[in-house]
Amino acid sequence: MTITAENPTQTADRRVLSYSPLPTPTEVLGELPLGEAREALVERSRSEIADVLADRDDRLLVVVGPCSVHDTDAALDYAGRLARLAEETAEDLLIVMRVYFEKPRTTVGWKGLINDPALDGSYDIPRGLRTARKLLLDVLDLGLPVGTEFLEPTSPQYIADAVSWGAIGARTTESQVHRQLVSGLSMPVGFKNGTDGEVQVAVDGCRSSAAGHVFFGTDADGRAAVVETAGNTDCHVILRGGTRGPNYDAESVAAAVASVGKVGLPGLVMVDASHANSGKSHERQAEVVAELAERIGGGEQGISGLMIESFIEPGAQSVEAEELVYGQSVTDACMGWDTTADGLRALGAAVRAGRRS
Ligand SMILES: O=C[C@H](O)[C@H](O)COP(=O)(O)O
Ligand SMILES: C=C(OP(=O)(O)O)C(=O)O
Repeated sequence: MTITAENPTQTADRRVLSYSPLPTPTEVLGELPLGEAREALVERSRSEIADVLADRDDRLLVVVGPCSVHDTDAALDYAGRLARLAEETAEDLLIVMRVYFEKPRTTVGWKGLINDPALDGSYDIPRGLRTARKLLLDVLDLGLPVGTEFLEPTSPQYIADAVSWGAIGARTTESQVHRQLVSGLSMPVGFKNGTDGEVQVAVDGCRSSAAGHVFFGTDADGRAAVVETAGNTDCHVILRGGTRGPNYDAESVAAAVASVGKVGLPGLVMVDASHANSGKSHERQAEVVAELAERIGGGEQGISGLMIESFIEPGAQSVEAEELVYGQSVTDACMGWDTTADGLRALGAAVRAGRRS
């Protein structure tokens, strides 16, 4: 290998095959601007979410939608249905659509719409970023706030202005890079417990992100930059179960509430009805939602929100299927629309009953 200005060392990049430039965040935001009406919705919903998470608003936050977006038409179709239900249940539920573009994999697999929008290993990330951003704007136009997982440290620059709630997943909740990222994010963020079920790492994530940090990042023009953040005090814990089993039972919720209380966070947690709390079964997930509704209706305190993986058709299919079923997940199994609508109405009724108990 010859030393040149492009390749100044022979010992680095021995396993890198190529670099290709991305558009800058400024370019992409300029092509697809948020605009005033959507900005108002994002601002208002972020503050409502923060109020629910801090118990200043007695509604239940529900982050509900597909495990991952692979088809924007189907995602928008789903969003239309959810927007109507969000309006119907608005007195009791604060509904945020789960619009997940980045999938953390246990080993390997399709990493989401931003990474590979054509689902075929062509990895057109610039197209993925634009497609993702366009969908966020379209969902906001239906009046629905959006929640997403932040996985790549650089991608939030392209989409975060349109996001009202963020998540850090079980596989990255202990990562300093992600905690630093959250410390600069403008919306409330939930930290999942670890894949082994350990809740303290999520509590530590909230504490770390509440502090200001100085770290490596990129600015809006895509330049490598030193980033200094103020800290994000709107963070909370999400119980998603783990290899030791589910953790949505009343005892686990009470233990998590005690852990967050010890570090001065509001004594509330979000429960993920999917993942290790349902063994990734969409049928089981519906039962978990029903159990939680019953407990909330009975007056159980401590649960500020629920996460539900839901799409139009129940179940899941392989991303490699020759012909994909419209509206069905290509990652984790999701509850179908009819079951979701019933579950959301039951949760709304439970919140009303819980207020009376
Ligand atoms: O929510 C999605 C999945 O549970 C997560 O991305 C891990 O998926 P995998 O175990 O299929 O890789
Ligand atoms: C990957 C996810 O969850 P977890 O991090 O809990 O596995 C998810 O919610 O898409």
